[in-house]
Amino acid sequence: MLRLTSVHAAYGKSEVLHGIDVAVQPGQVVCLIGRNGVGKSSTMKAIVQDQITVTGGEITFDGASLAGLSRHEIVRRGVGYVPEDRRVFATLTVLENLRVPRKVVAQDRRMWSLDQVFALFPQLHDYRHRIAGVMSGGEQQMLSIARALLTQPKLLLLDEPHEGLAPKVAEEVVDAIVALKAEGVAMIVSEQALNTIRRCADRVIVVDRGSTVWEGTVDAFYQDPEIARKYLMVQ
Ligand SMILES: Nc1ncnc2c1ncn2[C@@H]1O[C@H](COP(=O)(O)OP(=O)(O)OP(=O)(O)O)[C@@H](O)[C@H]1O
Repeated sequence: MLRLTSVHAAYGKSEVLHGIDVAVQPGQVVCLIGRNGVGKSSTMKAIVQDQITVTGGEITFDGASLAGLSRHEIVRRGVGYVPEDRRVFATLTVLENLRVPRKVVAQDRRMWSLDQVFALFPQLHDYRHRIAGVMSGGEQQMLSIARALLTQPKLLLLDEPHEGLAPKVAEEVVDAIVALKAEGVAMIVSEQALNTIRRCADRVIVVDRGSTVWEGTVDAFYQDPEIARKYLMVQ
């Protein structure tokens, strides 16, 4: 459904992606891994055309190029994005945040209602009248994922979803990812934690210095511990 072929991308004149290849099939969870600063967030930003400019290669979604499309159009086509910094509207309540996404009417995907999103994140229902800015990092992360689901994505991009969260809360976020996978939501998850990869990934893509350097199944990834040793900070 999504394919990046030899993607190059730059912030201004500074090229940070020099050959990214990614393929995601419907219902698949792909973990994008690599050390800090190798280009995982930039890859997600390149897909949704956020801050970074794609300077080479090709990005296609459902067979059509995403080149030159607005962020809104990319979301409308079915790519949901949960950035690393979450970007909840701090002064709005949970409910108001969840009413922000524009209505999408589409027959080609699973549609999410507010009630279904609350069923996935019961805590958000309990806190629905709370101001988002005072919630914990984990709650804001769940709100950010919930809001992205209400854009009715076929594919969800989650950038370091448990960055900076306490281990117990991080585990709850991983539980939500596993639940979404069970619902058939395709995802790209930028990830450092091997435990998360084990729990939810179908395929693993390793990025190093702005390029895809390895791609394969989770089983193949675990059969070759040298990959994690070489490209992650794992002893
Ligand atoms: N807005 C920006 N402007 C200029 N350079 C940037 C910007 N954001 C990231 N970079 C640079 O792009 C490169 C890739 O960063 P990126 O954030 O994509 O890496 P990452 O793999 O997601 O790492 P991290 O886990 O630290 O977020 C780094 O050299 C970083 O300094």
